[in-house]
Amino acid sequence: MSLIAVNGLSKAFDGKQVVKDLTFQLEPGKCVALLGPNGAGKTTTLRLLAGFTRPTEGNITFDEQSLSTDIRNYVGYLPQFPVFHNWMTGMEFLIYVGQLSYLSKSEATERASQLMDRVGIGDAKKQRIGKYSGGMRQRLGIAQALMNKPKLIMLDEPVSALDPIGRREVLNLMNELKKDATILFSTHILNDAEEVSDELLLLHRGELVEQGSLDQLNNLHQTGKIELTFSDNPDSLKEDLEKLSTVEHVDVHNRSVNIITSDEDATRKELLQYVTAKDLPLTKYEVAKTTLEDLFMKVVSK
Ligand SMILES: Nc1ncnc2c1ncn2[C@@H]1O[C@H](COP(=O)(O)OP(=O)(O)OP(=O)(O)O)[C@@H](O)[C@H]1O
Repeated sequence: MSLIAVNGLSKAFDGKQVVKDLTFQLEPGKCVALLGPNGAGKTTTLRLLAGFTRPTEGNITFDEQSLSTDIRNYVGYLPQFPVFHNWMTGMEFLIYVGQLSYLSKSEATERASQLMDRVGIGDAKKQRIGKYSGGMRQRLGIAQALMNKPKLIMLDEPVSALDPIGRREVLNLMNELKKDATILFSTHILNDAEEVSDELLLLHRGELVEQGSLDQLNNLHQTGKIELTFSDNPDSLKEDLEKLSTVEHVDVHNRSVNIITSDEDATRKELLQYVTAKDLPLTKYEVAKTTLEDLFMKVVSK
């Protein structure tokens, strides 16, 4: 049985649809990445699931109950830009959040203390939040989302604003939290999605364009990929390569070129003819496997 079933979910602001007809399910115990470029509709989707905004169409059920019930016992939410009262200590803040979730003062105090230890900021219980680093604030935000022992934790871009150390800390924490609850987190960073998620929901312009495990998506979309390196990047290379009949997608980064092809053999022949005809300084030709980044770029550039 799924923990959440989303059916035909749409949201429009002033007549403009920003989330379009999403249908998906989240199974208990999974960590799912909601992946998409800026403006794809990730935050809006999470806000719909958290009950902060109402859908224009469609419905969401948690444990087979509709969203119209009080869902505070089901979800924990970390917004993309969490706001803290800097003058409060971490403990004070969590106790305050716990009481908002109907915990008694003593229950909230006990839970707050456990959670600060759990997310690795136990030493800062009595420190004012204004003194916390970015990584510590994000850990506190995650602790806040866990106060009501939710079945589902939703984290909106939990690591995007962090430096590499903070990012590593929070990704490690997410890997640990997978044992306790279902996690849905949004990101536009492919490595993060690959590193911690069991499944991916790929969102583009408000639509769910792909969904499945990393292996499923890789197998489903595995196509030929050719990597070329030139000693000098010729003019109009991208435009010329895109004209070759079997080439599906071309990315040029300085002197390296990635080509996605529907027919590796045919593309090789076309490419070598093109390189010879133009007398281009090709220094490397390699056949590679497509990655999640290739799939993402292909979908997003369509
Ligand atoms: N309250 C609102 N009123 C009007 N338009 C909105 C509102 N909230 C979001 N939008 C629009 O909906 C679209 C999707 O925004 P959303 O924040 O959900 O995307 P996102 O994928 O989270 O983007 P980002 O990665 O940049 O945070 C954007 O075009 C945004 O301007």
